Amino acid sequence: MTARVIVLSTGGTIASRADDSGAAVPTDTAARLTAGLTPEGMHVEARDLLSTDSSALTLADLDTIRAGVAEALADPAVTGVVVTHGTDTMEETALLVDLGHADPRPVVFTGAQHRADDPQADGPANLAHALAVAADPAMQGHGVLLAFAGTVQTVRGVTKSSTDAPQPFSGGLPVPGPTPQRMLVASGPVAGLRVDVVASYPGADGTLLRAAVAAGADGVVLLATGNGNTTVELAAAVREAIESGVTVVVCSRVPTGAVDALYGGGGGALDLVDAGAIVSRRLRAGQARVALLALLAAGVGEQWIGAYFGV
Ligand SMILES: NC(=O)C[C@H](N)C(=O)O
Repeated sequence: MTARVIVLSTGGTIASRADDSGAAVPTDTAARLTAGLTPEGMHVEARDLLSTDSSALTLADLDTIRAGVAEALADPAVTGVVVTHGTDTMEETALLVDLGHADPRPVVFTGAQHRADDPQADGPANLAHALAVAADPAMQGHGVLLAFAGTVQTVRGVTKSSTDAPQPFSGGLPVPGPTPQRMLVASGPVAGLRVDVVASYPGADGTLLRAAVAAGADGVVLLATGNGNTTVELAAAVREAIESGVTVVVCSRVPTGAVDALYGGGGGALDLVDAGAIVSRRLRAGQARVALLALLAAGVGEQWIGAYFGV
């Protein structure tokens, strides 16, 4: 049977070429990206969703991508979906799609580290691989996948951890591998909600967190140091924010490792938990923000939010 794969193009380096000033700008359409890449026994349909560098995506754009995937999968004859996307925020969009993806068919994100007009262009090889993954029955049931530089990984926990390595992503589970435990969050659009990220560092006070609350934040992700710790001053602002009804999720700025609340002293993670903050055990700030947006959009209570971030 002919596999039927839909490619949704959103922009990013994979679709970029140098403009007159030498700056990389997304220009290539889905049809141009897929030209000449269709393997025998596969039907590829190219659709243009967006043409944006992923650093410039809005929450409405993320909703558009999620809706584009759902529309593609509404056709039962479709075998799988590939999303071409910039690498800067691929971990965010891919997680948002994954949170609502109950269908076993593969949705595969890919991109490139080098522009389409670069002699080292890696986009065509990454896209060819992603097409094969999307058509492969063995790739079903793992949620949204990220195919890059010849490897496939699950999406939860992924961060872009290198700006220039051929494989910029780490933190997911390798596929094939044990089927991951996934927590689905069925939510409506996330556009219209506001979740800000506020960083902690030596000498940080509560000014920026209070500004986020004044701007109408529904939630705040605190990018904390170490095991989720901050300064006494910022911890006081966290307590105020929570008392005013804002959900605060604490992440670590340390790239890897589980985050466990161990420290006190007024600004330690134990103090933040005492104030009502939720510690994100595994997800780093970018994905924690998207998960919090989806959880808030789904209207689930604090207990659910705590359960989501506790694993
Ligand atoms: N490699 C890339 O795709 C980076 C680009 N700035 C983007 O995220 O759209």
